[in-house]
Amino acid sequence: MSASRQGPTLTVRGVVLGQGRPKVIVPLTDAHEAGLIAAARRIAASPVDMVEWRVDRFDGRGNRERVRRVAARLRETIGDRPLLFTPRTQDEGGEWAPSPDAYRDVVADACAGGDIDLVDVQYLHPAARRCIETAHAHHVPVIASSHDFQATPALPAIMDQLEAMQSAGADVCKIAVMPHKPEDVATLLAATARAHETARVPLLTMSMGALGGISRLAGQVFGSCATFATLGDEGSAPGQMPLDEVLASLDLIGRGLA
Ligand SMILES: O=C1C[C@@](O)(C(=O)O)C[C@@H](O)[C@@H]1O
Repeated sequence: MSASRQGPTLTVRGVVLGQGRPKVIVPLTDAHEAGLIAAARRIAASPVDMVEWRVDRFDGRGNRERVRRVAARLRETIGDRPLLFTPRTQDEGGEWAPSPDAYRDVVADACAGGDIDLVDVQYLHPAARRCIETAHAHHVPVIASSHDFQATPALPAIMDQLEAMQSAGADVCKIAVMPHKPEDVATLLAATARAHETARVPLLTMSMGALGGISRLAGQVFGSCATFATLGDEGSAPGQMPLDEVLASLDLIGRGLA
């Protein structure tokens, strides 16, 4: 028996987001090309479902040629796994503070390059609308995202954000929030379950830090289509857990649900 409604799905390179167990995404966070390719090789030999390149951490992020070359090399290295391109800005937990035009350019270049399968666009960014339009013009689906590293908004505010992302043209809506008490984790999970009842696109939500760990494992119960895990490094956000343990937990929790 399914715990909740069968929600909307998005298929990327044969990976169906929103169906079955949450898909596991491993972020590539190295600053250097050689380190990125080495990590991509480890990923290629693992059961990871999807790969995220956190391009904000790349030392060549402002250089179009270098970004293009690394995207092409990553594409080749990870084989048929979907590649998510994420230029996270400083105000949402990243390591880059580009001008709105630079943000739009890096998204547009990546989408035009043909090596990425999904792009993360922070829906509150001043260039968000232009980025979403450009991505769609290149047939690249958009994960609209929002990150609160300080706190967990109230349940209606989280639901409003998810709705605003859908209205903005998101193909997946992603929210990451910081809990300070167990109730905050419950709030994120309840908002996810509530939004999932009527969502028009798959949702991807998480409560960060050690307290929020359970939210990274329970997507199939509450309606989150994917989760981020680590493979041999410290990951890209607080609370991410090792890939093999995440996969085992997802199987355990999902047993009998699918
Ligand atoms: O948006 C997210 C989610 C995340 O912040 C997390 O908490 O796992 C990790 C980021 O790399 C990713 O872009």
